Amino acid sequence: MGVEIKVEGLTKKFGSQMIWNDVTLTLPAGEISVMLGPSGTGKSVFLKTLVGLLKPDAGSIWINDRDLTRLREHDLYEVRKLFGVLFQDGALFGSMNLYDNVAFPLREHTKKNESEIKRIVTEKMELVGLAGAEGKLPGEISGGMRKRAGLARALVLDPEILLIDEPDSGLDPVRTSYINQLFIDLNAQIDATFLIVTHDINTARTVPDNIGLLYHKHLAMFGPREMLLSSEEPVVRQFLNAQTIGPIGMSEEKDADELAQEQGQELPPLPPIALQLQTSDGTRRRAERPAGEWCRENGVVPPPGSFMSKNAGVPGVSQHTAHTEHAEPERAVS
Ligand SMILES: Nc1ncnc2c1ncn2[C@@H]1O[C@H](COP(=O)(O)OP(=O)(O)OP(=O)(O)O)[C@@H](O)[C@H]1O
Repeated sequence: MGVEIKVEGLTKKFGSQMIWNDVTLTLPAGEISVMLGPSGTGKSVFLKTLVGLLKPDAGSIWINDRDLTRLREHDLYEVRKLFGVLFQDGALFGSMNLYDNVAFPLREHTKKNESEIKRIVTEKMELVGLAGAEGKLPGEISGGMRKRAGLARALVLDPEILLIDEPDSGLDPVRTSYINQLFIDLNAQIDATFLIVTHDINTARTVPDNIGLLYHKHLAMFGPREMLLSSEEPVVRQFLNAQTIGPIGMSEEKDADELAQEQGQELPPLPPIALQLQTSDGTRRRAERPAGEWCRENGVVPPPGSFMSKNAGVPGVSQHTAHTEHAEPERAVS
């Protein structure tokens, strides 16, 4: 079962360059969260700081009542065992076949014998749909397969927390849909706490339980998916709807002239909130909530047509591949 990660007042600089300041959020145990933000806002730095690869300049990261930022190297090494990390390129060793790549953490960090290792590697390779590809070298397989091999490797130590950096980079929309489905199915099976960094709006709108947005050196918002997808806050609205009108410019913030030019321009209405992606076999994730529940509980009227389809609702954004539906009502909540 996943663990909660509580981030308090986290600040990271490189020299005099502030990356983000005073980030406070809680990644709820066993839930899937997505972190968004324009390029260069420090999303990858945030993942690396969470796993202890980078040291923050201020703030705390609480996991199981221990502050990661205050741990000595030996204790940090122990806490790191809770994490599985999937880096952007899968970070596979090019000279090792997939079997040896996936077995690597088990050989490095455990005393398991080769028959135990074989059982675990085979199980994880099957889980990510790579059974039969054990003998292939990373250079012989597609980008999507490399990501899945990286994911199998991130899973072998049974992590409680899974950090995933841009799983969709370099993948076509269909493969992105498959990997998104895999995350939902995996979350149901292993119940870990997931944090996914992505630029893919379709992923952000349909996969997570929670969404965060880093912008202009701070956390603009973090909360349940329905909260951000119904938000009128200009930065959140612009980013989640992939619009040019709003405070975010080509190179981060727009200047006063650019914003003045936009005055009076009408924003398109918020698109409907799509149904969240569900498990392919119809089992329920522990973190899953009925569609529209957050809006109902918080007195928020979602955009018309919400919770009626699996389409992310943003123009030009592809529809998800089919998957089993639950018996949840698919009516609009108003
Ligand atoms: N080790 C480092 N030393 C110095 N600066 C760094 C280091 N790592 C990252 N940075 C800087 O931190 C900033 C944020 O980088 P990061 O890769 O986290 O952004 P990102 O939001 O993940 O971007 P993208 O969406 O383009 O992947 C960049 O300006 C980058 O150059």
